[in-house]
Amino acid sequence: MHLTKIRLFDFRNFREAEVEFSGGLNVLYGDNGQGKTNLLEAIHFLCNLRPVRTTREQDVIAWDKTKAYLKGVFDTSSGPVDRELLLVAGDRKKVRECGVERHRLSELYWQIHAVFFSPDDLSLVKGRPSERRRFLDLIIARLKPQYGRYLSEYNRALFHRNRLLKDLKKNRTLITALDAWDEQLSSLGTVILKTRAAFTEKLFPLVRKYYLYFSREEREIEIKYAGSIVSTGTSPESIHEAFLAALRKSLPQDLASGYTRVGPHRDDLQFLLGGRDLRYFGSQGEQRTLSLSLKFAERRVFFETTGVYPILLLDDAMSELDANRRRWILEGEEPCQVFVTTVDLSAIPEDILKKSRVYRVRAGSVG
Ligand SMILES: Nc1ncnc2c1ncn2[C@@H]1O[C@H](COP(=O)(O)OP(=O)(O)OP(=O)(O)O)[C@@H](O)[C@H]1O
Repeated sequence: MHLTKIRLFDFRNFREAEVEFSGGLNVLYGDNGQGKTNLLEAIHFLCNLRPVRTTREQDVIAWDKTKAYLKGVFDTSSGPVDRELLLVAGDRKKVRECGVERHRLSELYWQIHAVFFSPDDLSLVKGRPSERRRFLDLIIARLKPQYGRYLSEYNRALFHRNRLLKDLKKNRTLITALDAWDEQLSSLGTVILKTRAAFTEKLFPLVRKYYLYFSREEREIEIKYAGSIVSTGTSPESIHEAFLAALRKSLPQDLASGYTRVGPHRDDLQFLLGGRDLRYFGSQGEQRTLSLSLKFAERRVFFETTGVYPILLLDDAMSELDANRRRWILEGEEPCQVFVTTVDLSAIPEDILKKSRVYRVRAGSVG
């Protein structure tokens, strides 16, 4: 699967542009602030149906406009697919595929996907646990849309339980309502924990493999799912029981803080190198290598599940990598379409540059 053509109207600093791409390596170069990342973001938005640098979709509409429009033509195993995206200020985004408006976006998830990597992904390692949970949840929900539905129901139950915890400070008789929310939270939470466990079983070995490759180290990285529910067994019943027990145990602290302190919404991923937590003790280089490995593992797991290689979007990543790693990534031992941005073409080996399509991005136009 690859993107053959894109059209943009009033998307970030692009007024109007149409660009054709190669199915291999595409290099976008230009000075700072010209629109290279915006173009990657447009590709990401078309593929994954969500923007990448913001959670507010409408941020991508050009500042002085009220609408933005994107159209991409993809070459897929079932033939060409064209996808359009319309964003109107104050309205829901509209997605059309092959001319038909689509309402159930989760049905579009499997065929077209992009993985975006930028230096900001360091926050996957150094940032808050919520960033790592979000990383996991977004991939799982994409591969298993029903997971996304369980997650929203879980968050709704969590919201109600937390509100009840606060209300209980004023009115103790409400305590009778707690059991029902505990039951809901632990049932939904069990599904989330089971699904995350099955997914991390596939993801973690891949992260370890890429880390070893990118770092060229002998030392393996150790990855743990740091969960707040400790169950003696892996059956749904034992997780459910452990969840209920953990909720009961943390009730005094939950009541004091007005917040549910156990459950998948509190869990984290832990990365250890030589037994030490990379988040606190890793060098900048080790942390960067890990964030890159997480993204490559995402790409691979997507391929292993769907049989389709996602498009790889590398923003400003060349400066992060030494010559060997640049070559490995750009030469594409794993066949897929790659977009890479750079301010400096000399960051890309000349023989690779010769085989790629090079685009100059200047003030929201592409040449
Ligand atoms: N909604 C928007 N409307 C108009 N312009 C925007 C919008 N959002 C961002 N911009 C502008 O787009 C310009 C290009 O940003 P972009 O991040 O794509 O640059 P870049 O070429 O990747 O630069 P760098 O090499 O510094 O990363 C910036 O000047 C930014 O202020």
